[in-house]
Amino acid sequence: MKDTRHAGVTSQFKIRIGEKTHVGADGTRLTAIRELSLDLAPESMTVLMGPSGCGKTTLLRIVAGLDDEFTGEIDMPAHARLGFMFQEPRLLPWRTVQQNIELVAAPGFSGKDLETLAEAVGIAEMMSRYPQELSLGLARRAALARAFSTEPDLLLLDEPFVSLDERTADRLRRLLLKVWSARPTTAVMVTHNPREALQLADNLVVMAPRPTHVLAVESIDVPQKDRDPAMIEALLTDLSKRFPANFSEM
Ligand SMILES: Nc1ncnc2c1ncn2[C@@H]1O[C@H](COP(=O)(O)OP(=O)(O)OP(=O)(O)O)[C@@H](O)[C@H]1O
Repeated sequence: MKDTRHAGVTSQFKIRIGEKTHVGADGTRLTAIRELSLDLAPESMTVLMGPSGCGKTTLLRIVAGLDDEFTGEIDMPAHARLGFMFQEPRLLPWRTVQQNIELVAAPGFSGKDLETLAEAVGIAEMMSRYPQELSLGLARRAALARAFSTEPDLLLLDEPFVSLDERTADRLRRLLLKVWSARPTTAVMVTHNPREALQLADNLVVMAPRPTHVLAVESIDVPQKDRDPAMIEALLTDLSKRFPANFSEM
C-alpha cells in the first residue's frame, strides 16, 4: 500500500520561511516563525509537534496560501490542489452534507466515488442531513470526506481530532488512515497529542518554541498499521527524553 511512497524522491513541496511576523490591531509585532525549512516527502504523512502557540497554525495557513505576508517561499507544483481539515468542520449550514462535499469535489469525482467515500467514512446515511443535525464526530467525518473529495495533492489537517472523546477520535484516526491509504497523498497534520502523532506520522517534525523553526525530523519507518501500543509507548519514552518540551505528557 505504502510502497508507492519514495522518501528519497525529490519533494514537490518545499517550505522556506525567512520570517513571519504578525502585526496586531494595536501595531504590536510578534514573530511567529524564523528560518524554517521543511520538505514534504511525496505521499507521506508529516506531523508537526510543537509547544503551544509556537506557530503551527500560522505555518499551515501560509502553506495553504491563506497568508502571504511573510518572507520566503512555498514551492509547489502549479495548480496543486489543496485539501483542508480544520478543528472546526466548517460545513456550510444551509447545504446538506452531500452538497457540502459536491461543492468542492474534484471535477472527475463521480457520484459513485462519492458513494464509496461516504461509505468508507461512515456517513452514507447522513448525506441528505444538514450539518447542524450532526454530532461533532459525524461532522468531522463529513469534513474528512469533503477534504478527500477534492482529490488533493496536498492535504492539510489542523488538529482534526481535538476535543472528541478518545473512542471517537481513535475511530476517526483509523478512518483517516483507511481513506489515505486507498489514495495516498502528501499530508501535513498538526496535533498536540503525542500518541496520535506517533500513530499517524511517517515524518515527525519537532518544532522549536516561538519564533518556531524545525528542531528535528524523526522518520518512523514502520507502517502505521503495524504500530502497536507498546511500540508507540517506546517511541514516546525516547522522544520525551530527547525533546521534553514537545513530548512530555500533555
Ligand atoms: N492574526 C494574528 N495576529 C496577531 N497574532 C497572531 C495572529 N495569529 C496568531 N498570532 C499569534 O502568533 C503565535 C502563533 O500562533 P499559532 O496559532 O500559529 O500557534 P500554534 O502553534 O498553532 O498554537 P496552538 O498550539 O495553541 O494551537 C501566537 O502567539 C498567536 O497568538
